[in-house]
Parts: sequence; structure tokens; C-alpha cells
Amino acid sequence: SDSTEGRSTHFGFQTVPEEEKAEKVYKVFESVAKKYDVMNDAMSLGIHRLWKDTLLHIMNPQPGLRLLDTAGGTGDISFRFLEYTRSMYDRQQRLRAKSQQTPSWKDIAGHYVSDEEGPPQSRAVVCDINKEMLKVGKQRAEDAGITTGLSWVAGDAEELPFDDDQFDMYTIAFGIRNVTHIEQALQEAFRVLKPGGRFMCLEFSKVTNPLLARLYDAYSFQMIPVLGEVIAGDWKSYQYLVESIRKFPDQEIFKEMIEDAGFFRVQYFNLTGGIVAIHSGFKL
Ligand SMILES: C[S@@+](CC[C@H](N)C(=O)[O-])C[C@H]1O[C@@H](n2cnc3c(N)ncnc32)[C@H](O)[C@@H]1O
Repeated sequence: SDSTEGRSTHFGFQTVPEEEKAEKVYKVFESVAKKYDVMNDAMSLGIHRLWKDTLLHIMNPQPGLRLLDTAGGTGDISFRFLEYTRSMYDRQQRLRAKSQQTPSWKDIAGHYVSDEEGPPQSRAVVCDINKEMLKVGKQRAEDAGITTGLSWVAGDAEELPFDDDQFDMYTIAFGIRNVTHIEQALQEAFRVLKPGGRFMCLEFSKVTNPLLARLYDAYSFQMIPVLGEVIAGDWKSYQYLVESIRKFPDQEIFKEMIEDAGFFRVQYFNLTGGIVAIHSGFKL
């Protein structure tokens, strides 16, 4: 660290003191909010959509669960969660209509629903520190006609504005590397999950294949800030993005950090050769 006082953290190609990171990160996302979604498609050639879909497939949530989507930004994970549980409900209804032997709702979803209560309502809470990102997300939800089961809360992953044991699922997608004290955010995830609840994190990680690593490095250092400048008029924010990815702990180290926060059965899945990884763990 080249900081003279305290610990330091990287921002762009400079090193900034840890206490300034949150402010810098806030400014980055405030600045990119309106172009955030289009930039994601441009930078990843649309692949971020597949990574997010994969997170949902691994989670495989039953209808009626409650999700906290931390650093949820403009809502991508929450939208997918609500869509996934809705289509699972439809599928189960169709199966049920076809066969008397199909289990009842109570059998499928345990204590969450009873047949008398009708379709279980899945709920997603998007929590993000950045009001601009939440604003863009709310507008997207409105445009897509998503009116039920979704709420938007301004809050810090390091100090979540929720009581203990509230959620069945906790997700953080491309969010944790932006948080100043990762351990603190992991402890908060543990606190707000119900016993049996699941933590899932989608984040850039360490590319495992050396050839892919070289290509990926060239692409991200040469192309991403250029795309940021051309599409969003913001070179610096996208330079930060590339650099913050390189600073984030690799798969194994991050797995240990999750275990240290108290989670059990921690595992990870590499996607696209480790460009991103999904880490998962349970609160018992
Ligand atoms: C790259 S975006 C990810 C958004 C969304 N999860 C997605 O996958 O598209 C990172 C988000 O993390 C948020 N963020 C950064 N630090 C945070 C913190 N300490 N607490 C909550 N959110 C934070 C930013 O405001 C931003 O919206």
C-alpha cells in the first residue's frame, strides 16, 4: 500500500485511502446509472445476461421465497427472480392439472403456502446504496409492468437496514468488490438470512486458462475504458471497473472469507473460464 495513513484501496490506476473508497464508488455509479444497462450489454457482448440467468438456475427458487438483492442496482437479479418463480409456479400448476398424483402446493413449498392461500407471492427487495441506480431500476420495473412483489430500499451492504433472520435468499451480483469492508458485508448477509437461507454472489474472478487470461486482459484494459468513453462519456468510471476486478480476491480466497463469516457448504462455480464465479453458502 502506498497510502501514508491507514489502509488503502485501489481506485482507477491510483491508490486511494480506504475511507475515500465509498465516496468514489458512489460517484462512479451516480455517473453511470442512466447508461448502466446498455453499457453492461456492450462491454460483455450480452454475456452478463447469461451469467445472471445461471445464478437463477443454480438458485432454483421455489415460489413464495423472499430475496434480498444487495447492491441490486437497476434490478436485474430481482427481475429474474420474480420471473423465474412465476414461471415455475405456472409449470407446477400445469403439472398439477395434468395429474392427480402431482403433489399439492403444501407438499411442494412446505410451510410457505397452503392450498387455501392461493399462489404464493415471491418477494424481492432491491437494496442499493445509490439513489440514482435505484431510480433507473424503478423506472425499468414500471416500464415492464412489474408491480407486485418488488420493493426498492436505499441501504449499505455493510449495514443493512433489516432485522435479523428475514430472508430466504441473499444475492449480491457484481456488487461485493465495490464494498469497502467485504468481511462486514458478509457478516451482514449472514445476519439478515433466515436459518437455512442461502447466500449467493456473482462476481468477476480469476481466469483459470492462461491464454484466455491474456485475451481477457487485452480486451478489458484496451476496450472497456474506450467503450465507457464512447457510450457513456465516462472513461474514468470504466477504468475503475477494470482495475477493481483485478483487485478482487480469487475464487479460493473469497470462499474462505465466506466461510469465515459463518456460512456452511460454501462452493463456487466458474463461468466463462473464471471470468466470473458464483459463490454460494448456507446459514444453518
Ligand atoms: C456493478 S453494479 C451491480 C448492479 C446489479 N447487481 C447488476 O448485477 O446489474 C454495483 C452496484 O453496487 C452498489 N454498491 C456499491 N457499494 C455498495 C454498498 N456499500 N452497499 C450497497 N450497494 C453498493 C452500486 O451503487 C451499484 O449499484
